[in-house]
Amino acid sequence: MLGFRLGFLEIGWLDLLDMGLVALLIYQIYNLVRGSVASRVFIGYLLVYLAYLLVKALGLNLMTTILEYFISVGALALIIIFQQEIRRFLLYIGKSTNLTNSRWIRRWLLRQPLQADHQTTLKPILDTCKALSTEFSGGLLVLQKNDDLEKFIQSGEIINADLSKSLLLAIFSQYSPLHDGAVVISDGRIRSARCILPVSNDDELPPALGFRHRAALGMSEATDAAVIAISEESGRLALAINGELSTSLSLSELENRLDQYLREPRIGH
Ligand SMILES: Nc1ncnc2c1ncn2[C@@H]1O[C@H](COP(=O)(O)OP(=O)(O)OP(=O)(O)O)[C@@H](O)[C@H]1O
Repeated sequence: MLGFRLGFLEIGWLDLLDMGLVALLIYQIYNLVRGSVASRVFIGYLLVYLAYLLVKALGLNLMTTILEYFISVGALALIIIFQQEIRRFLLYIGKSTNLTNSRWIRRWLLRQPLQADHQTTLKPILDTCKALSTEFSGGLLVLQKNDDLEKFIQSGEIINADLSKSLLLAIFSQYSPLHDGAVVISDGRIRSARCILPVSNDDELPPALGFRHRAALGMSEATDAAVIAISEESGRLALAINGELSTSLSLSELENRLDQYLREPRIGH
């Protein structure tokens, strides 16, 4: 199936499709590793591979054999070096294809109720953030969107109570035995407190941000939940969504972002 001829090369439409897909794959891998130390390893590996193709085309047999060995051993080394990125990639795929995340399937096949109106849910949350921020009390709140958070809920103390500002403030009070860790909120209810969240390994996070913020970011990398962190040190509000942490937000910025994010349907919903 001939598309067109480029010098001595015959390029078919399938070749074009193939090249397009490879370019897309490389671009996605680059996006995944961008900014991390792994990105330099990735570029290095790509350059070695290009050198291999070149020496092979030139017919330099000894060099080709050496680079061939290097590349095959390197593939194993890459799996070890890129374990974090591979994990993130697989989590991302799993996250986007998890059938139980579909609102339609949850509602009609699994007979689960749809989430409570998020506007009603947001009010006590934002009031709590305002109070914690003014009092310089630390806080970490996980707001479920679609992903199943049962594993994280079970890591803490189950509460399962109606959402209210006074209950949230009582949990995050420094005298409360439940103030450490995160509170998980879903479907208008406080599901559990003192929850342990996964911690992000992002090297680009400012050193001033400690484990509360790393946990917020880590949770947003692993799930589609929105995570609010209130700094005990500065009273500042931060929001982590889909692996992005926005810091020093005003209350209205926090409200707008949460409102927009929780309202927007996921692709395929
Ligand atoms: N993996 C985690 N899961 C849940 N909560 C965590 C986790 N790691 C830390 N925290 C919470 O963060 C608190 C420690 O915050 P730390 O001072 O290290 O963070 P920070 O980002 O500097 O925030 P702050 O500005 O409030 O000091 C812990 O007391 C705990 O409540």
